[in-house]
Amino acid sequence: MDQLIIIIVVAAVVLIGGVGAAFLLRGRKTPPGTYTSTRDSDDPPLTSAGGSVDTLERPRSGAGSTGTITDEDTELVDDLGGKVDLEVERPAPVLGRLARLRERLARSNNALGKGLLALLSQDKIDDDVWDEIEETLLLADLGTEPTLELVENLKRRVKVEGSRDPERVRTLLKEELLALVDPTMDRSLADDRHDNRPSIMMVVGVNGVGKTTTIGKIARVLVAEDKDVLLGAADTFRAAAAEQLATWGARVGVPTVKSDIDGADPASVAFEAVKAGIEQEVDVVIIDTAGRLQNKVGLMDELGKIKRVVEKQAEVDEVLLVLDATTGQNGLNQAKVFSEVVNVTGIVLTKLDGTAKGGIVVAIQRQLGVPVKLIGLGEGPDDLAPFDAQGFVDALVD
Ligand SMILES: Nc1nc2c(ncn2[C@@H]2O[C@H](COP(=O)(O)OP(=O)(O)OP(=O)(O)O)[C@@H](O)[C@H]2O)c(=O)[nH]1
Repeated sequence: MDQLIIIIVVAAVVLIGGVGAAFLLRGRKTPPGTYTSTRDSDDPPLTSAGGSVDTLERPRSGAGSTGTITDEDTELVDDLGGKVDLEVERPAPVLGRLARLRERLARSNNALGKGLLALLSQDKIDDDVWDEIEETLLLADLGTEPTLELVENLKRRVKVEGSRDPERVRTLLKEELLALVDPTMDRSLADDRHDNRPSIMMVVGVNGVGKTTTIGKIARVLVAEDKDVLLGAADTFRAAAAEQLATWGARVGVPTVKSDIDGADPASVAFEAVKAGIEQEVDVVIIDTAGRLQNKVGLMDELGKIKRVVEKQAEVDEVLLVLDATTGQNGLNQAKVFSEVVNVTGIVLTKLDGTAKGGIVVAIQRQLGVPVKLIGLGEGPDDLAPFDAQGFVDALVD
């Protein structure tokens, strides 16, 4: 009899152990095959989040790993489970940001303005000098058409005025640059709550341009303006992205809706985030999306789907395309294709602190008719500034 009991107990332990192991493995499953195969070989590897990030995951509840999720499978993370000691920070005020960050913009882009001024202040501006001016502008990624326009206008005005006074030349140059950057564009963010629902923002772009970082920075800007914000981690491709986003949020007391299934359907996560935002009556929901190359048709379709699914509940008020300023003219291609798929309403130009190619602002706005609304000027949490045409030109030329 004793032997029988021992056999039954051993069998039960083996059975429970086996089911448990299978369950754990299932919970760690990477995305469905078709999803990964459409990615690029240089995409970041799909790793399960390590370190403190794991503290965000709640135990799996036995939901399927098909990639389609329900609200059961998403979680609202509004702190880091107490396992990471984070104090809620008070973000820097937005007012005067560009002034604070102007130094950085000037450091990398000032050469453009200084170069142009030096050329324009010469005693004799002959064709060679104009050619050099043209070249300088093209090197700053201003684009051919705006460059020719600026040079033509300057040529005319310098000739008419006949003045070589450096102050006057500086004024002329600033006026012409400002006209190109277009101070009349509406650069305000759609961050006001509607009567019965939050404002919805989606953030899109290719890999590694700074989407997640930018959302973290925007959340801080909104918190500094006393707005209630909720983040949606619809970048379900890069395993650490959701945790990265939740950490940004937690630092300023902003909750994040994320899935605990690796490679979950991003549209479902976005849907759940918007649903939670409506229920919790927040002011703004910001949805992060996975980086995707604009020439990957399947991934661009996926992006369109995310937007359509979200719009079953609420219209998307703002689609921000994040572009890395250091990639120059390639950003133009990206902007064109993303715009066709999700109707981009604003550009965030990141990494302007690391490039002298500020002219890309003009090129992008010209080609898309979409304003640059924000610029990233560093990796720090408050290194994001609203774009201001006058401030931008001043930083280039003064
Ligand atoms: N210098 C500088 N670095 C930046 C800026 N914005 C973002 N970064 C850095 O760019 C890198 C990529 O940022 P992420 O936010 O992870 O980029 P992502 O677009 O979300 O990446 P994927 O999800 O892989 O597509 C990080 O090291 C950021 O700190 C900026 O304005 N200036």
